[in-house]
Amino acid sequence: MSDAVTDAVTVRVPAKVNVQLAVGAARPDGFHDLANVFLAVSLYDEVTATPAETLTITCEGPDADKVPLDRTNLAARAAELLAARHGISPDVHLHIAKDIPVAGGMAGGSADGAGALLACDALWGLNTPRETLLEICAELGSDVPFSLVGGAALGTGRGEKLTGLPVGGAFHWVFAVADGGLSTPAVYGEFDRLTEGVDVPEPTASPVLLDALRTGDTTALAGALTNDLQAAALSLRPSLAATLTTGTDAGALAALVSGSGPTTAFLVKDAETAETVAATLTASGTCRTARVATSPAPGGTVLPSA
Ligand SMILES: C[C@](O)(CO)[C@H](O)COP(=O)(O)OP(=O)(O)OC[C@H]1O[C@@H](n2ccc(N)nc2=O)[C@H](O)[C@@H]1O
Ligand SMILES: Nc1ncnc2c1ncn2[C@@H]1O[C@H](COP(=O)(O)OP(=O)(O)OP(=O)(O)O)[C@@H](O)[C@H]1O
Repeated sequence: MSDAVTDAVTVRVPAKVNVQLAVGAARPDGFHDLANVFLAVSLYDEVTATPAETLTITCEGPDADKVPLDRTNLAARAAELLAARHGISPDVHLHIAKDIPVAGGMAGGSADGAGALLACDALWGLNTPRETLLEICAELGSDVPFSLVGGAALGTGRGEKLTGLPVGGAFHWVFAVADGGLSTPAVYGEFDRLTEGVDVPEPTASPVLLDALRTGDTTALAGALTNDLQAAALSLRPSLAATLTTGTDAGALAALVSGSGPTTAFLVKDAETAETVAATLTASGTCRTARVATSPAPGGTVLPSA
């Protein structure tokens, strides 16, 4: 038995793709009701919490210069909210090893919020009930609860109310990372502009899509992928149309904008096709880089200490 005091906790957290994103009309609070079918994918950030005299954030990775290191960082906000619940001071150093594209529609900031929450909870020995952690996640942002739970889930309300979904097999993806990000509120704003005067139906999950997930049927899932924010993202970033066409011409079964974009997602039949499609996308110049991933992926996980 060891008496070692925990002096660092690292949590791994996944990115997400929305395999269905059905968006309702704007609510009085400015949010939109959703039927949001989340699927966690195997691109991960790692958040490491270590004791410190005050709350500090550092970040490494190719997009690190685009990540705020002040209290607006979702990881910092997570530490503050958790500490406030327990009446303690949020003195911690949070280091983010960032691999999820920033402002790409893959919930990278949300992943870091969920990761920091789990890492601080373990570092501070709080054993906060799961339900309370999920409440804090929802306070941090609509996508954050899903970053904590991972796998696949239907998000209703503004996306924060989750129901876990069964997934019957692995799916293979390619993600084309665009130059520059898109602001999530701007994309929802463009959705409102494009649907002005239109009777926007109540968002509902597609039974065909849920069945494709449950049975692990890639071809059926490819036929059922939809994103109601896609037209808005394309309106703000018309060049994404060429990226989508390049991926499908290269052999992807289906292509769509990931969440609010500008990352585009390509569902492919196997790992070999994923490599071919990724190479074609990268060579085409229609994106900054392409990443290969599989789903489902686990939610936030405390890694064994080294
Ligand atoms: C596009 C998605 O990534 C799909 O999963 C999410 O809906 C966005 O989730 P998120 O980034 O966690 O968003 P939040 O931080 O909760 O909200 C940012 C802004 O996005 C818009 N927003 C977000 C979620 C939602 N259901 N309706 C909205 O209209 C609002 O303008 C809000 O002020
Ligand atoms: N830990 C973080 N990592 C990245 N961005 C962060 C973080 N905390 C706050 N932000 C801010 O949030 C903005 C959106 O970043 P993020 O990577 O979460 O976007 P996203 O993947 O499009 O999110 P979503 O898919 O949830 O809409 C960034 O431009 C940045 O200013």
